[in-house]
Amino acid sequence: MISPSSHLLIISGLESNGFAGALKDIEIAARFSISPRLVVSTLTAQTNHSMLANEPTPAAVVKAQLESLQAPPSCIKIGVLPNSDQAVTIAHWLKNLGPNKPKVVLDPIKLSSSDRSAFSDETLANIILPLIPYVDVITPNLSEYCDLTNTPKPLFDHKTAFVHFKVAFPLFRGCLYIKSALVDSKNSRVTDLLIQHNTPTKIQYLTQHMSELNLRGTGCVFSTALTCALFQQHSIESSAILASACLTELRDYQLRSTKPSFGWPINVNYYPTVGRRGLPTVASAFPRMADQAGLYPIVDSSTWIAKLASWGVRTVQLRLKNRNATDIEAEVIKSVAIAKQHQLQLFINDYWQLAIKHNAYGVHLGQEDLQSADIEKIHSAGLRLGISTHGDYEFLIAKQLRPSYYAVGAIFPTKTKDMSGKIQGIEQLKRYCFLAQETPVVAIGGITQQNITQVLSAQPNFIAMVSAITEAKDPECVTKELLKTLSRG
Ligand SMILES: Cc1ncc(COP(=O)(O)OP(=O)(O)O)c(N)n1
Ligand SMILES: Cc1ncsc1CCOP(=O)(O)O
Repeated sequence: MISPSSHLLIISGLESNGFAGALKDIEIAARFSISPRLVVSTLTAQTNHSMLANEPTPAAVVKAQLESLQAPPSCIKIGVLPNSDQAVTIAHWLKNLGPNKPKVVLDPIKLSSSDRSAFSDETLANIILPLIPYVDVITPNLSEYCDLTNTPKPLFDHKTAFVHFKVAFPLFRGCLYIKSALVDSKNSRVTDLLIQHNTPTKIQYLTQHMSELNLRGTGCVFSTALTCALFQQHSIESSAILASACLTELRDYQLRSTKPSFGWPINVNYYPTVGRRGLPTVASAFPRMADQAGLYPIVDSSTWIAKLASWGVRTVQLRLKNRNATDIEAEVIKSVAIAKQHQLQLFINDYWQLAIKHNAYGVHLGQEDLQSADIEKIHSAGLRLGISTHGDYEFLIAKQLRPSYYAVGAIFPTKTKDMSGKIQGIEQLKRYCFLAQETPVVAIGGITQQNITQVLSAQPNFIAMVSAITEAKDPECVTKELLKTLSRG
């Protein structure tokens, strides 16, 4: 996914112990096997209780450091900036990169976590102003947000929060991520808000570490982890989720004085809860599937379903595209009849009303369908529900509906559907298989007889396939070989 020549740049202050600043940033990046480039903005000496020294790098030296880079980075995390001269220098350099502008994450830091002394005499707003047009994500905590926007605490409605920010910084075009925007001390819950530029979506993260809110370096960990996730080409929502999970895991490990393992967390308890406007709720989990593993062909006719049943397939999906309503209902009726006769687990893609009406085994829905479908109706009709996911944000949304399975894709590039920017790969699939716990995972997208062993190494429950079966020279032979491969586990 990442081009071998692309790299990640950290612009940050040095702090000798590595509790925060550049050393912490490098430690976090190393967790994801990323070796960042580094531009040092200030030399500091800090104990847990006081800042002993803070010597800003001259802007000319910052410029020289930037110009010494052998290639422009694809992502930058900017931490402490001790003055606006440096910001002007960095902004100028970014402008000169032209269309190759990297993704920029700006963590606006006002106070040192050692003794809460300021890194600069200038206002934070004044320092960051020159960089604002280049920023993709800005990650203030609530106090930094209030300082930047000149608004009192508490706010908080996300639209107002975004409007205030735009008033303070009219050239801002990125996403605003406000850490600890809402703190519910009674229930030990903290909510961060991710507010996107033109669609103000609200995402809520609930964490449980109220007593640990003042740990040092947490802002650095969050913004660096977020930058690493963007560098790996996760979406902004998924990157925020991954960074939040990474921070929660680290806090937990700090309490036990142990180091977390490499990569993104695999323990689902470290992941936040995500709130999306209009997301339905269900009173209980969707029914489990009787067969919890195997081959899962996806086809576009009842004729295919009859063939697959006769070859020994147990789970199948009817996925109809561009057909008229009469045709669709007729195909659903025929497919359900075949499925009943052969005791197939038949999922109907998209057409959930027809699936209920004709009593299919289950329904498969994409993320967009979740907004329009009547999830409660599918649930009370007793149908199974499978949900598509393409990344952490969609996975956590699906998790809240407690489906019968999660589909994870595309594992590899595929010609069947445009999945550009959504390729998950084997490592992500492996992680989702951990996060799914008892719920089955369906791997889909670009899976063939040639790469199935690789996919099975991640231990998904089902292997979904379209073209490897429907476009095979001998679909019967391929299907039977696949069934054999899967029965060997
Ligand atoms: C098992 C499985 N996984 C993913 C999909 C894709 O569903 P969706 O996101 O609804 O996209 P379309 O199939 O409608 O193109 C699927 N059908 N089955
Ligand atoms: C429908 C769908 N959803 C994610 S990838 C995909 C296409 C899978 O098709 P193929 O098995 O031919 O790659």
